[in-house]
Amino acid sequence: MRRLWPLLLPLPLLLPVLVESPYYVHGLACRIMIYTLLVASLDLVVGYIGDVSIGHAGFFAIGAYTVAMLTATPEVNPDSSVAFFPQLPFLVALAAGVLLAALAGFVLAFPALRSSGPYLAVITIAYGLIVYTFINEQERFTNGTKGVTLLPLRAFGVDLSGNHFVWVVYPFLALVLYGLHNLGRSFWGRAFEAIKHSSVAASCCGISRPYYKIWAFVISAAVAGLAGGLFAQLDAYIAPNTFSYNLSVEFLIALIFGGVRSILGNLVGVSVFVVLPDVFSAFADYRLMVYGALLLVVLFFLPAGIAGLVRRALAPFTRKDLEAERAALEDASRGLAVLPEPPPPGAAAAPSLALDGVTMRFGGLTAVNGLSFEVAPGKVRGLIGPNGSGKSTTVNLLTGLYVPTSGGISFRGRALGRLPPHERARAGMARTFQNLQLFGDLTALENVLVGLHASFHCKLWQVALRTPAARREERALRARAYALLRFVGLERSAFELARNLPYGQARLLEIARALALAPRLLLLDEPAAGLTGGEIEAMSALVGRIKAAGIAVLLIEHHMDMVMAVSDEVTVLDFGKKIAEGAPRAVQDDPAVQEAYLGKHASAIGRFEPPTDEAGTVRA
Ligand SMILES: Nc1ncnc2c1ncn2[C@@H]1O[C@H](COP(=O)(O)OP(=O)(O)OP(=O)(O)O)[C@@H](O)[C@H]1O
Repeated sequence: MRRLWPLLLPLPLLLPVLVESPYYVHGLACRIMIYTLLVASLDLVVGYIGDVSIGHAGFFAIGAYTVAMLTATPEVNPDSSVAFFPQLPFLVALAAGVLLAALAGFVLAFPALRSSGPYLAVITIAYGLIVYTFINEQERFTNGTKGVTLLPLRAFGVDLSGNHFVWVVYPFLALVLYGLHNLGRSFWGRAFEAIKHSSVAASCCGISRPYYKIWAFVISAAVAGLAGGLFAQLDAYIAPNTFSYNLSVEFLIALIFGGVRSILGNLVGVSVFVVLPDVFSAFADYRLMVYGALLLVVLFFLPAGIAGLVRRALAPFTRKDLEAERAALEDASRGLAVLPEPPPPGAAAAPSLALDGVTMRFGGLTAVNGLSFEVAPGKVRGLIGPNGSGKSTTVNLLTGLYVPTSGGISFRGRALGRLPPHERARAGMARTFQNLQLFGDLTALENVLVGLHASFHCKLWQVALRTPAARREERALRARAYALLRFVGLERSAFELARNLPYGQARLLEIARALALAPRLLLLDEPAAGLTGGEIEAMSALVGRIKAAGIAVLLIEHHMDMVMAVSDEVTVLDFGKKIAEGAPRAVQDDPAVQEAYLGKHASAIGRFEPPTDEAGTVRA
């Protein structure tokens, strides 16, 4: 199929030659192409980033009106505001439309950073209504309800309007879809997906949520503006009623119907929704009702839309490709070092992490109270304590998810202050989560690639055009991700979706993803929770190998056998306060620790052996 692409790709350009008339066919083809651009732009926000936009008709209108006002002449628009604008060549006006729409996308991205779900949906509706009202009412800028008539497009003496307009639209469509497709399958697409699934986990993998959200809105709005600019020239006339709220809804329906994150889905969704009104022209007034019913039926039987159905049908054919990729990754990853070289014996070991009197209050509750400790490179510090003693809060403080009420944290000699989580991750602080936070719709390999995000350096344009440098980088880092999977013993599951992995493997995958950051400090939040006895032993051995590479490890764990086996030192918390610290055995014998775990009369009972269940997990 891949070899057929170069032959199939130019075919639409032959349309004006093969089908001379009627214009209906050409108009329909161009409309499908333009709307596909618009739905693909919406897909970036809805399918990739996971936000809802019911205002994309606004970006579409900005592109359309910019082109219309900057190319139309007063001769064909007598007594209109067109006379106040400069008349520019089509491509210049189109570029202006794209830029203005991108600017609007940039502005709309800010509320999207602060809200989501129904709130954001309402904001986008309001935005669409504002643009619609503006073009309808502001005659001075848009000619109002009269609409704008454009001149037929000509270039180098060639007529590019009517049946030939496909020559203008199609190259834009092919180029933009190619770029979006590449973006979606690159580290950009994985960053979008990670943010959609868990913005906390994404930021702890070094991904800046604001950066990628803003870019998603800007790119999406720019593409919608491009579609609008082309649309203005399609029939050489535009009027406000085209850009109503209904249009935004129809595009959203077309996107969901076709299936998100798929160009084929975009194309199918649009084709059905462009062709349907003509088929059911007698029921024009019931259009939205028919769409809604169709959508319900499709989503009931095909939750991933038409694209999901096609993907399922093609799955047996892609299996061979996966085996070929696995073999290539095996070869490329052989001998790749995944952990840093251990420091030479006797090397000075300044602490990787130091907490100095850290306190965290939630209202009246002091979750962490004046906590101080250090973790040295190549050492494991166990952090234990009964439920609610402040262990996870400490990890959240370290990774920047919480800002301490008082006290200071320094990492590799640098005071962290208010450094955001993604920058801490990039500086070499990696973590796993008590409640697993894998990116379920990505494969195990892709999850590790998200961890490698900071190692990707190619620019946006290189990724979109899939330049040789971008391909080389992706290949090299895929091999590294595979090597990391092999390090934790998960290479056979490289192409499994993370959500399908058994619990034990999912915990290992989180560690592989964290190691992808090449961390100097690894924070393990209950890595043995839910594991079987054998799995816990394997996990302990893995922590030992990580420590041997000179990585500092902070281990929060309820499973005491593991803590005692792998820790060099243990810190014990109770009600947020440090109550004991030292070598594992000494801590185990400390009466204060026994009292915290077993109650006031523990010392009288004898040696501290916290109560455990059959798997050896401490019951608090
Ligand atoms: N975001 C928050 N807002 C308010 N209170 C919080 C918040 N996060 C934690 N707490 C409270 O802080 C205290 C410490 O919680 P934390 O989750 O850190 O304990 P833990 O030692 O990790 O417990 P566990 O072993 O059950 O995970 C608890 O009383 C908890 O309810």
